Amino acid sequence: MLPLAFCERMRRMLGQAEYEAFLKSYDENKYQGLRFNIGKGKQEDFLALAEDAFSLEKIPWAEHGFYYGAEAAPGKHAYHEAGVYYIQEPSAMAPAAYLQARPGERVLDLCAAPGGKTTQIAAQMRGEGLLVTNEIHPARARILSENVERMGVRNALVTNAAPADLRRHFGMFFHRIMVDAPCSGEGMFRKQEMAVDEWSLENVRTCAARQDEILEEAYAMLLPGGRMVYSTCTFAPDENEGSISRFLAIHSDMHLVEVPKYEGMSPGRADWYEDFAIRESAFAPDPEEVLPVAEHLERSIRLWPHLLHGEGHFVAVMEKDGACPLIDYKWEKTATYKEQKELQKFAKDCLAKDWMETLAQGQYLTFGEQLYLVPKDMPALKGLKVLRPGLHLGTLKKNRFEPSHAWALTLYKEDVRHVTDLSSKDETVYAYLRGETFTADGEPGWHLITVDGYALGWGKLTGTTMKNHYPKGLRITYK
Ligand SMILES: C[S@@+](CC[C@H](N)C(=O)[O-])C[C@H]1O[C@@H](n2cnc3c(N)ncnc32)[C@H](O)[C@@H]1O
Repeated sequence: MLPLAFCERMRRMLGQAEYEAFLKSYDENKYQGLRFNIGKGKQEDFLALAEDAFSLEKIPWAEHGFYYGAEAAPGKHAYHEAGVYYIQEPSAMAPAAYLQARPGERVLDLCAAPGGKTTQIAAQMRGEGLLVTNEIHPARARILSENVERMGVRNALVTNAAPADLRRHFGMFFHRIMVDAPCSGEGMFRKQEMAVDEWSLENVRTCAARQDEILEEAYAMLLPGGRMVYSTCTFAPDENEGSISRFLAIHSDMHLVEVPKYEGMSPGRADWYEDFAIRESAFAPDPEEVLPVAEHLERSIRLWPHLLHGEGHFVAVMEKDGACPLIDYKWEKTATYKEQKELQKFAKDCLAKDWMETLAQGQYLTFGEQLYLVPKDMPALKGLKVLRPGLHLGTLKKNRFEPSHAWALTLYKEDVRHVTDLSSKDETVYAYLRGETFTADGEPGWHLITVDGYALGWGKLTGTTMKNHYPKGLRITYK
């Protein structure tokens, strides 16, 4: 049951005829999406492999996004565990598509769990530069960290902090910032009943106030010339055109950027904020007071379930005037490859040439026994709650090194000396994912276990027994 006050506002926003089309969308099919992870290989190879398993159709606004058929279950396929794709609501792929992060940049995803946009941004960055991905709630931050690992992201610093703490730590530091704000979730009513139960006008107001605070912190961390994308999954004008208007009213050096809209996308509407703002809110206590309404709100984007194949979303792309300055910043003190004797031994036995070079040029951090390869220009970490400071390479044991699952998921089969490739059509792959040992041939030692060529994890061959090193916490129970 949709909340009455929500329905009434939507009817007035859309007008009776369009409101009926909007309501009808609640009885229609919900579109499901997955995004191919270009970090794992070529899209055309994946499409050829996936042909039988899922019927895929391109999502117009996401370069590697596809709708999949209702009968498909991509979450229960070995490719999912190999991070070959990320299951993501189609409209939710739009914001990061507009962020357009580039390799080598410093990018922040401020409200990042479970990691849909982070993993999309990571793919744009192709492992180069620094992606700081942050989530305020500890349990959600852990899920974010797991998804970063599953998708084989090498250059992410995963943090668990409040936006104000990050701002105090980094200051003005990032070329691009994604603010996928916590919101009243009206756009998810079709998919999540919980969002309906939690909805109230009061909550819309609370969300809007929180968004103002988060945007302020993001602003302080954005470099001149930098781009910020703000998004929500709600229809409430207070949280969309409203948040942008209140923000731009106090930041004259920020502006909305004109970006191409895809078929079915609609412009943001200044009049909706003027007409439907919750007037008694803290922002406009006096009903007669004029609200700050930003210029060019039509440059922002609304995605509607009755106008395109996806749920409700709002996206605004903004940039800061000026050019990015060179800044004097505190960097983390890291170690060199020369100091990593155990890792060198492992590399010699198990890796092909390219990775040897990457390692030789790398910078390293250790946390107890855990060894990390850190992104170039790693910022100082002291005072930050960090879940993952770059790529976890493995554990340093006495005189030996044990490679991590995270590392396995960044590797191609050409990167290692020993590979055991399993077919997705063969039951053995699911035995491996359940944590079972299996019989295999080959040279003794560490093997990268792959499914149709995509890395899944490690195994260690002794004789003809492949010892299973798939992490206990990730073992599947669905097959
Ligand atoms: C819309 S969700 C993010 C979804 C994510 N970007 C993705 O694509 O998978 C918003 C996130 O903001 C977090 N959040 C809640 N309150 C917050 C606050 N005050 N500051 C920053 N983030 C907050 C929530 O825990 C939630 O994970």
